[in-house]
Amino acid sequence: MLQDMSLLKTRCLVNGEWIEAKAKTTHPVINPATGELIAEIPHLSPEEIPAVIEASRIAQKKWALITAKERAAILRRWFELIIENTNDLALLMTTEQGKPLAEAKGEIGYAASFIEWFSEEAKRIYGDTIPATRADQRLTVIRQPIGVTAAITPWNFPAAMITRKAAPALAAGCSMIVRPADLTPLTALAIGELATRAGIPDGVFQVITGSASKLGKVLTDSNVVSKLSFTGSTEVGRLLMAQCAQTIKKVSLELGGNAPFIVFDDADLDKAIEGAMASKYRNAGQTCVCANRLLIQRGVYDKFAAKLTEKVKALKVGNGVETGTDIGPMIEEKAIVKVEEQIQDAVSKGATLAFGGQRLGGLFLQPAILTGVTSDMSVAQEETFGPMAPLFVFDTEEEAIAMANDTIFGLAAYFYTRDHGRMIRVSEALEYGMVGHNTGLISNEVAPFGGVKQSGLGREGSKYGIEEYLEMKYICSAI
Ligand SMILES: NC(=O)C1=CN([C@@H]2O[C@H](COP(=O)(O)OP(=O)(O)OC[C@H]3O[C@@H](n4cnc5c(N)ncnc54)[C@H](OP(=O)(O)O)[C@@H]3O)[C@@H](O)[C@H]2O)C=CC1
Ligand SMILES: O=C(O)[C@H](O)CS(=O)(=O)O
Repeated sequence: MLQDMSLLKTRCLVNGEWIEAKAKTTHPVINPATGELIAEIPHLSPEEIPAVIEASRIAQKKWALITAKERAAILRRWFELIIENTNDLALLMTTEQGKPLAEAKGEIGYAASFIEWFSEEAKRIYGDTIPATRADQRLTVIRQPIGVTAAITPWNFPAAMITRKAAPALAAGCSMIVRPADLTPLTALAIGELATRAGIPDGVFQVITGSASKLGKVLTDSNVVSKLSFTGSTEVGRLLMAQCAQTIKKVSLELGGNAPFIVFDDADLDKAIEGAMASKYRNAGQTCVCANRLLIQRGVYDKFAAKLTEKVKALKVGNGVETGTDIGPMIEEKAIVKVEEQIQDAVSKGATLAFGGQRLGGLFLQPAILTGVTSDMSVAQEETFGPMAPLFVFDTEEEAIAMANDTIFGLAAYFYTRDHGRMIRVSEALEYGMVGHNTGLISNEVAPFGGVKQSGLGREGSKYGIEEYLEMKYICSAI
C-alpha cells in the first residue's frame, strides 16, 4: 500500500491532464511475482498522438524561453520530490517489475541523480566566439534546444531509463513525450505526477501508453518530433533508426549488450567473485550491462567456479517485497524460455549445468551457472538477460581480448587484474563504450553511459549527455 495513493496514476499524462483513451481501451499491468492484476492503463490510439505532439510543440517554445536558472530550479524540485517519495516509487516499481525492494530504492536514487545532475548542467550550456577571418566580421556559436523529443523506454529500469533521457532534454530546453514499456508504466506515470507537482509546465513532459509499434510509428514519422531516444533491444533499435531516417530525426540508442567479464590469474579472486555477483545477478540479470560471458584464465578457473557456485547457491529467490530477497521474478514467460534455451543449447554442445536453472514456480527461476562453455554455443553471441552465468576458459591475454571482442555488441566489459601494464593494454584493446577494471558496477550519473558497434549511438549522463538534446548554430555577423 502506498503512503501517497495519488501516486498510483492509471491515466496518461497529456498536456497537464490525466486522460484515458478515447475508445476507453486499456491494457493490464500484472505483478510478475504473483500474476495478480495491479491496474489497467489506457491504450491510446495512434490517432490521439498528433494532439500530444502539438501540445509538446507549443509547450517547448515557452519552456525554451525561460532562463536556464529557472529550468534548473524546477528540475531541482523534481529531484527533491522523487527522493521524498522514494518508498512509494520503489514499491510501485517492485510491484510491476519484480526487482527486490532494496534494488528498486537504489534505482529511484539513481534515477533522481540524473535530474539532480542535469539541473546543474542546465546552467552550463556554453557557446563559442571564434576569431574571424575578416576584420569586418564577428563569429559566434550558440547552443539551442533541439525542440520536441520523444523517448521509448524498456521495462527493466522503469525509472532511470526515463529520467536519464528526460532530465537532459528538459535541462536543454526541450520537451519530451515518453512512451514507457507496457509491462512497467506505473513508475513512469508516478514520475510524471511528480513532474507536475515540481512545476514542470503542462505539455513539457508527457507520458503516453499504448501499442509500442503504432505509437512509435507516429512519433518517428512526425516532422515536429526532432529527436528520438530509445533504450531497448538492438533489434528494435535498428527498426526505430530506420523509421527515423524518413525525417532525418536525430536518434540516441542504448541497445543490447554482451558483456565479457574477464578474470586473469593475477586477479584478486574474492573481489572478482564480488564483482561477478553484482554484475551478473543485479535485477535478476536483466540489465544491458550484466556480465554475459565470464572468461576465466585457466589457472584460476576451478577455484573461481567453486567460489561463484557457493555464492549463487546462497541467493534467495522470491517476491521482491519480502525482506532478504536477492532475486525477484523474471519479467515474463519468454524471458525464462530464453534462458532455458541457452542452457539447453550449451549442454547439448558439451557444457555442464554446474548449478541451478530450474523453474521454481510462476516466473521464478533458480540462478544458474554453466561451466565448460565454448564459443560455438548460442550464449556466446546472444544476450542472456537472465540469472545465468556461463563460464568460458582462456589461456593467454591475447586470447581473452579476442574472445571478448568477438561480438556485434560493444556496451560494457569488465576485467580483473592487479598488473598495471595489463590494465592499460586490456582497457585500451576492449571494443566497448564502457570498461570496468576490478569492478562490476560502473553506472552513475556523472560518467558517459553508452555503447559502440551495435550497442547504440550517443551517450547518456555525464557532461556529454546534454549534447544529445542541443543543436549548434553558427552566426556570422558583418560589423
Ligand atoms: N543499452 C541499454 O541501456 C539497455 C538495453 N536494453 C536491451 O533491451 C532488451 C530487453 O529489453 P526489452 O524491453 O525487452 O527490449 P525491447 O526492445 O523489446 O523493448 C524496449 C521498448 O521498446 C518498445 N518496442 C518494442 N517494439 C517496438 C516497436 N516496433 N516500435 C517502437 N517501440 C517498440 C517496447 O514496448 P513494449 O515492451 O511495451 O512492447 C519497450 O518499451 C535487451 O536486449 C537489453 O539489453 C534494455 C535496457 C537498457
Ligand atoms: O537498462 C539498463 O540495463 C541500465 O542501463 C543498466 S544501468 O544503467 O542500471 O547500469
